[in-house]
Amino acid sequence: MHGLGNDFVVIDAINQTVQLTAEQIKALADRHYGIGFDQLLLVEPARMGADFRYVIYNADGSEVSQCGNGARCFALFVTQKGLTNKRSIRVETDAGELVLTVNEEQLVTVDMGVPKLDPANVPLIAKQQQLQYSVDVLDRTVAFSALSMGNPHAVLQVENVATAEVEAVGAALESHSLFPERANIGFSEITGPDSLALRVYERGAGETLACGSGACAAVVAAVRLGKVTTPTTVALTGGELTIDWQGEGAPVMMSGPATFVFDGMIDI
Ligand SMILES: N[C@H](CCC[C@H](N)C(=O)O)C(=O)O
Repeated sequence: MHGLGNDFVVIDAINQTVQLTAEQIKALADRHYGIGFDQLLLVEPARMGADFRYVIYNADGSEVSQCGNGARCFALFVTQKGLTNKRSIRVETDAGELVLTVNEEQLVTVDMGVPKLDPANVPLIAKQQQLQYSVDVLDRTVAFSALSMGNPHAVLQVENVATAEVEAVGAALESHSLFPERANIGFSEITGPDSLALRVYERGAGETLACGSGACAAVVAAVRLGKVTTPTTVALTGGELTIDWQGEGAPVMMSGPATFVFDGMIDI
């Protein structure tokens, strides 16, 4: 499945037992010797009263607590595979509960939860709460906003996403000591009063064609900087998302497509 080109393997772990090691996940993620994906998603039975548990692994085998594009695909998967007949689906993750609403034409809206502006897993922010921070990386000082959508994000404002040094700066910042659990690095270009363009170097996956939680983080950063109003259209390489946020304390709502590509079996 994919969400704007951010691609996933989604596995039903309700009707079968699925236990994968990080090495097995990395091998499956390989686009030449494996299946190939940005993230692997498991549909598991809920443990705390939601409809399902949503488990996410990056291509490098690391387990994480949020994936926005994956949440839309998760919703389409469980409805089309008959695992639920609900249109509004509650899923639990290690970072909290998401509500996935399947609209018409495979358009899904996700309540991504309230952005955390002082995430404990990013000590730099937990005590400072600035609109922007700066850090020396490669041969320059860069300014960035930082927050958590259930996963850590740093968002840089750039003049032109097409020429932004996503690979070099993204890789350097993703594993910078400022981010003990690493981070997703967004490069955001304001393109209008309610629109921005975005590329994301994702933690554990590298640059992807789209990043749902990254789009949410970029809009929160841009709203806090007074650069856009919401709802905001976010143009990613793989397509557009609509992000709505009513300000601090409010959840971020993300709407966009989800697409089946093929069904298969995995022998591991
Ligand atoms: N790479 C992210 C997980 C996937 C996020 C992205 N695919 C999305 O749509 O939100 C992380 O390590 O936090």
